[in-house]
Amino acid sequence: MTYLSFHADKPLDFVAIGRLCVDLNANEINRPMEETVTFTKYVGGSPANITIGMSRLGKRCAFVGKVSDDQMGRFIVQYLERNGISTSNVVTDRTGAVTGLAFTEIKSPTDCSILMYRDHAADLNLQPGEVREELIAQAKMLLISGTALAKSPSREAVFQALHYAKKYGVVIAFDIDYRPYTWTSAEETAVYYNLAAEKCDVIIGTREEFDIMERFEDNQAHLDRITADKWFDHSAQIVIIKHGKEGSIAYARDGSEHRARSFPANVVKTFGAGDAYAAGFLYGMLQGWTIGKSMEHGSAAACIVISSHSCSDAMPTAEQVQRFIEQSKREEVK
Ligand SMILES: Nc1ncnc2c1ncn2[C@@H]1O[C@H](COP(=O)(O)OP(=O)(O)OP(=O)(O)O)[C@@H](O)[C@H]1O
Ligand SMILES: O=C(O)C[C@@H](O)[C@H](O)C(=O)CO
Repeated sequence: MTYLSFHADKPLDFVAIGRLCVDLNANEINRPMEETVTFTKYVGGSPANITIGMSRLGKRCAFVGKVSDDQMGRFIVQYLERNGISTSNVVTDRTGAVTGLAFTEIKSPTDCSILMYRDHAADLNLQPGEVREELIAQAKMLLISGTALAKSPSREAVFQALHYAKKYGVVIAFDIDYRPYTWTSAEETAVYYNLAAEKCDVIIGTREEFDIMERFEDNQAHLDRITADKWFDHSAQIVIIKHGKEGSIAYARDGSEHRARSFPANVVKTFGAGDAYAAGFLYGMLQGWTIGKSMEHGSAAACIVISSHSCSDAMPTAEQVQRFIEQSKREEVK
């Protein structure tokens, strides 16, 4: 069964729009930030991580975004280019905006948090006029990510990209990527998330993230089917609801349901699970795999990333994911 139809003749597999930032992950793990002295610097931001993941998996990728006019901005651009990602639509900010910094505190494998420095962040300054129509037109898939909807003008830039994607038959994926620190109110969040999600073919989020969109009060798995059906009334072909270690469930427009277990992980930090999952899953869709096989690939990629120190730099290749799945299956039968 084919759920998504990609234009085979397009030269780019994947383009993402949104946040480019820097993660500073604590080197001294299992202790609070107050006692952390050294950090390792990585490129960060959910759509950046997903694009890096997709490129590692072997897809031709480009990014649409904005970086600060300083060493941090140049670090991001150089890293993307070293990873084979086209930065022809990564614009340099000229207003003195800075790169968003995410300091990751790893108190224990299950107790991680992020301390954000995001005032006057360059990524939120992307203007709709800076989104290049010809770039979006060349892509098989566009990924949008929720944080870019939090403020103007980046919000309008995302809607501009959505408009171009619709115009050229580009499959649209939406990773809800809810980061509360960027938004001013729950109502505002729900309004813009809903407006964007209506236009998307694939919607991926955690139960909590869908609750924010739908303004549900509780976090109950029985709502998953109701959520999916709501989006099938719009453009969605596939809706995926992630439940952390409990795995994930995908609903498809034909009424089918697909479940994926998580793999047993040696967790260093939980951040990056969702990004690796999205890269792995969407890669499978681009390969023409079944939903189940794509979910398994995403879950394995997530397990590899949460067992590592970074979100972006730890993104695995397709061979690594395959080897990991085979090894896990061998261990399971032992
Ligand atoms: N503790 C864990 N052990 C093994 N796999 C996990 C664990 N947590 C998450 N995963 C895997 O990653 C996938 C996505 O994780 P999750 O549902 O936590 O998304 P998320 O909240 O978007 O992640 P993030 O922490 O990056 O924001 C899950 O479906 C699962 O396969
Ligand atoms: O911006 C954040 O909230 C953190 C990111 O920089 C981090 O790389 C991430 O998005 C992990 O999902």
